[in-house]
Amino acid sequence: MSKAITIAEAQRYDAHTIDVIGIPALVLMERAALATFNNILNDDFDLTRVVVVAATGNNGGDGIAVARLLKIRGIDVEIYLLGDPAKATPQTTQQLKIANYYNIPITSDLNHIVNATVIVDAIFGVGLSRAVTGKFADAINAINAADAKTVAIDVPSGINADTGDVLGVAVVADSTTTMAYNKIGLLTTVGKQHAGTVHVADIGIYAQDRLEHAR
Ligand SMILES: NC(=O)C1=CN([C@@H]2O[C@H](COP(=O)(O)OP(=O)(O)OC[C@H]3O[C@@H](n4cnc5c(N)ncnc54)[C@H](O)[C@@H]3O)[C@@H](O)[C@H]2O)[C@@H](O)CC1
Ligand SMILES: [K+]
Repeated sequence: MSKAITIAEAQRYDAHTIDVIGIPALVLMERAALATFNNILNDDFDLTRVVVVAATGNNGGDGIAVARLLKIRGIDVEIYLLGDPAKATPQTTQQLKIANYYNIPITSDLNHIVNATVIVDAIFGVGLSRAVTGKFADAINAINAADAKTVAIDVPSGINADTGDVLGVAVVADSTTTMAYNKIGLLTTVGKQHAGTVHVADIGIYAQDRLEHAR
């Protein structure tokens, strides 16, 4: 799967897989989380203290599911939640419910980010649509100032996945697990600088032409 795609293609392939083929969004989210979780374990990071920084879109949902997988593995993990949980997507709301079942601590203390050994960036993925400001920018600056290794989910938050441009401020990640196909913005110089090692995760989402072939 060497091809790289645009934001619009990613969103179109997601929607086709969910709405036409019928794989539920939560199943795709679980596969995205499993792929990220396995990459975190394989990347051999110091997992003494993991903080997942999540917003309330589906990128955040991926991260909250990663937090649960780490918790079940016995790893000290907590979630730094950005935004109003009441405004979360249905999938992310479900992931928060599951995370609560496993008693995963939720914090809003920026110092927890500073003291982490690994930070998972689950703030924005392909849904980033404007410059990052306010508490989102504060969190990204804290992530970049921390000594921790940083793992980005799908797209380093703040990077435009089409152009590689930094929209205000962006996470500088050591590795990125991006779903289905690489993103054209992560092939640019600035995109590469922010993504670190890019792992492309096969989560069951394919381009139309491949779908025709598979049928
Ligand atoms: N659609 C699906 O079924 C799947 C999506 N996946 C994940 O979902 C992500 C896309 O999720 P979403 O479309 O919910 O969007 P994101 O989670 O990328 O972004 C969250 C929300 O933030 C808001 N936002 C955008 N720019 C902002 C800014 N500068 N400041 C503050 N808020 C801002 C937007 O309302 C956006 O919906 C992908 O990147 C991937 O991580 C994966 O779970 C795979 C399956
Ligand atoms: K992200």
